[in-house]
Amino acid sequence: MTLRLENVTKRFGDFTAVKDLNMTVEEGGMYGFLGANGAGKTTSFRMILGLLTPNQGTITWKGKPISYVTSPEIGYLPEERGLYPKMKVEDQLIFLGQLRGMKKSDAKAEVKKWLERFEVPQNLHKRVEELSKGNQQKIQVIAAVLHRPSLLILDEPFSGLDPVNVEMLKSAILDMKNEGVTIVFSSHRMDHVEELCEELSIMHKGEAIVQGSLRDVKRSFGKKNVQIKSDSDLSTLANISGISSYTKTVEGGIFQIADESMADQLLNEALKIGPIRYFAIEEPSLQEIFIEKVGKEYA
Ligand SMILES: Nc1ncnc2c1ncn2[C@@H]1O[C@H](COP(=O)(O)OP(=O)(O)OP(=O)(O)O)[C@@H](O)[C@H]1O
Repeated sequence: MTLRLENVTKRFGDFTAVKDLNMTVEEGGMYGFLGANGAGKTTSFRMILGLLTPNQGTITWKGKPISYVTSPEIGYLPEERGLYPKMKVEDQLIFLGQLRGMKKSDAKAEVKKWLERFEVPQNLHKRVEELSKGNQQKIQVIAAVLHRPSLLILDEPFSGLDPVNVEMLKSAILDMKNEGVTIVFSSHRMDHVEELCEELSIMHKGEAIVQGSLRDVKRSFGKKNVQIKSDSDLSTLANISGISSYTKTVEGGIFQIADESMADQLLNEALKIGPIRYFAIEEPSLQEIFIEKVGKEYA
């Protein structure tokens, strides 16, 4: 009972936009797709939704091919937002809910509930063009989730939202996941994927160059960070062999070490310089992994 992609390839003419992609999303799972512009995220989503046909490979949901057009089980937030600017928010959302198989009365009740949840109930009778960009984005998210899909595909759901609204949407996404919805979303922002996803792919030029559970991805990266808080100048520690980077922080420094066994040495050397207030071995961030695997210019 999963979403499964097997050896999926999509070419546009001579150009390969997605190459030999394999992934499995367990039912009720949350899967993150990371990648720079043009990495192949939207193309992958369109294939999952049946809006594009792969040149090779198979895509199944619960063992069968799927199609957004015929299956109301699917919810989709497209990257190119497509609301009718002149139509009133309530009319538009009810209309879109009905297109996804809802009864008018149910759609009306859900619209009210979601506008309250997103703290924009005053927008019910406004035309979409009268709303701010962030509020239009919320309406577009509501259009994707209104009919309670069991598979939800969100292409860049956080784009255009300020930090308060990002948190509001994250909490709504987590609630849907906890209700059993299977969610796949893309983002340029590693911190969003890091916070929300159990499984992820980092796409680069059409290929999944890193894949797996967040924990395994971090563990298999090998390198760890050591954070030291101290009032002394720690910069000379950066010269110890095996330390691949040093970042000075307000309270001390963060050292990237090639393997955990180096931490003892680092601690001893740090204590020789002066007293330390804090010492911790930490997992690398997804941002660091992304930069090393894909390149700084894409982050
Ligand atoms: N219909 C098409 N015809 C030709 N090339 C296409 C088509 N759709 C996408 N591409 C190309 O495929 C590549 C992957 O595009 P895609 O939109 O999947 O990337 P993305 O990871 O979603 O990027 P972004 O974050 O910028 O949306 C890009 O180089 C794009 O130009």
